[in-house]
Amino acid sequence: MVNARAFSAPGKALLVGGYLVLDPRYSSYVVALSSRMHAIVTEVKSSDPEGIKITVRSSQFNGDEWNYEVKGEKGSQNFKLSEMNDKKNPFVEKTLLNIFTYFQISLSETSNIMIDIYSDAGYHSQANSVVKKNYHKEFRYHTKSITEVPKTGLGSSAGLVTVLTTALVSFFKPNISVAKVADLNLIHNLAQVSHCQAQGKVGSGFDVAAATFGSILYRRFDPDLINKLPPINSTEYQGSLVNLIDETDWKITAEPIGLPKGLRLVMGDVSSGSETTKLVAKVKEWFNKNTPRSEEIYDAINEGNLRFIDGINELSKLLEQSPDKYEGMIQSLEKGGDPKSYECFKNIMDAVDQIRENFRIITLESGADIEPPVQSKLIDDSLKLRGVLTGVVPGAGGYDAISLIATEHANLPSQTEKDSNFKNVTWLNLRQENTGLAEELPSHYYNLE
Ligand SMILES: Nc1ncnc2c1ncn2[C@@H]1O[C@H](COP(=O)(O)OP(=O)(O)OP(=O)(O)O)[C@@H](O)[C@H]1O
Ligand SMILES: C[C@@](O)(CCOP(=O)(O)O)CC(=O)O
Repeated sequence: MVNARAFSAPGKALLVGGYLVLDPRYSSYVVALSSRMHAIVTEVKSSDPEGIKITVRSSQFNGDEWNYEVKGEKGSQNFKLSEMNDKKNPFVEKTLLNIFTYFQISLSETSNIMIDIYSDAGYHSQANSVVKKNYHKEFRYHTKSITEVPKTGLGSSAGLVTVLTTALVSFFKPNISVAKVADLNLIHNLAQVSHCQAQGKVGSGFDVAAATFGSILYRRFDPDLINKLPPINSTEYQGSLVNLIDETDWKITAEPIGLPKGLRLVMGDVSSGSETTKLVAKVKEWFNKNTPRSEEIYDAINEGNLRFIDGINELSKLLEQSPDKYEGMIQSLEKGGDPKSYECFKNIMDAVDQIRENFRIITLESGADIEPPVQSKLIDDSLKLRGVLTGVVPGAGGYDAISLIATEHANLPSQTEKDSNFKNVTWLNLRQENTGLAEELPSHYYNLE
């Protein structure tokens, strides 16, 4: 029997908390999505006493494959990792480097490793792709390499690093379980470090946290935890990494959350794309130049964020305590009734108005197109559709996508197909799904045709 294990991790949408989440004082609401990244790790017996080979295959992307060789002394930290064909994937490379450093692997006693990566359709534009499937899974195969296929912004790199880290941890520490909090923390910490290093910056990490823990109320770690690590090729790195992963309290908050039954998240891809780093740089510059007023604007957004979170919790309570009343409200929303006539709905809508209003001020003043007028119009048009409660530009905003909260049965594609206001929108075929990392059956990925 082949020694293999498989795992999957979800994509994300940062519904409220964009920009503020970069500061550990603020909480954000992160939704995990049904589009998932998958990794199947297989042991390949080897007789080479000097080193081990690791192949990472992403066959959906024009047969992309990275072939690494790790060489070094037994149990040594002076190992050398190289890609044999000079092919680059910084996310894979940094993940491997950190795993090998953390586990102090005895290279002469380890088998070769084969890892197959699969990503669900939602992460990438589906143009020029064909479906291959088996009874359990289906994936889209593209004619281009991973770096050339347009992304939808669900956090493919965070999903990749998290699931690859999990697969490798399971290889070197076979008793790990995605049901154990300590194991999730280990995976989360390792994946955050690798992801930040591969990105060349320390973001808020909400994407790796959602890939690990699922839908969460998130508060970030102190960026200095990663900024203060010694250089990855220095002799002090191994000790500092182990200390950071095992001995340090990262003080993140990752409390499970979810939308109440009857409501769901809908993502509309606008696919013109925005560059998050440029937006973040402009907002930072604006913030620093405009204190204390910029702080007041952040506080007003934070108040809106907290009111939104409270509003969703109130709805969940209502569903529990008065299910008939809740069901009536959902029915009314679905039929196009005025949601503001219900206090619980009104609170959520007002909270989102407060957030959007303030982001429009930042957009105007900073030159960072967080909620530019075309996106405002698109959200406002969406609010007129039957079944839509509220809507935002998720994450860093810009021209990537819009996120709506709508009733379970609201059919947005049919309501908008002939409407020119929505001609640039593709409603993505995905849902909120609260589960973070999951273990899968390797056989479910075999024989895709
Ligand atoms: N299926 C995959 N197989 C191999 N590498 C992948 C895969 N998906 C993503 N990657 C790696 O992640 C990179 C894309 O990461 P990037 O951070 O630019 O996008 P993203 O995480 O999808 O976007 P966002 O953070 O805006 O949601 C790719 O260039 C590749 O290196
Ligand atoms: C602007 C920011 O808060 C969110 C970026 O989110 P997204 O990649 O646009 O989903 C940056 C971050 O959290 O790292």
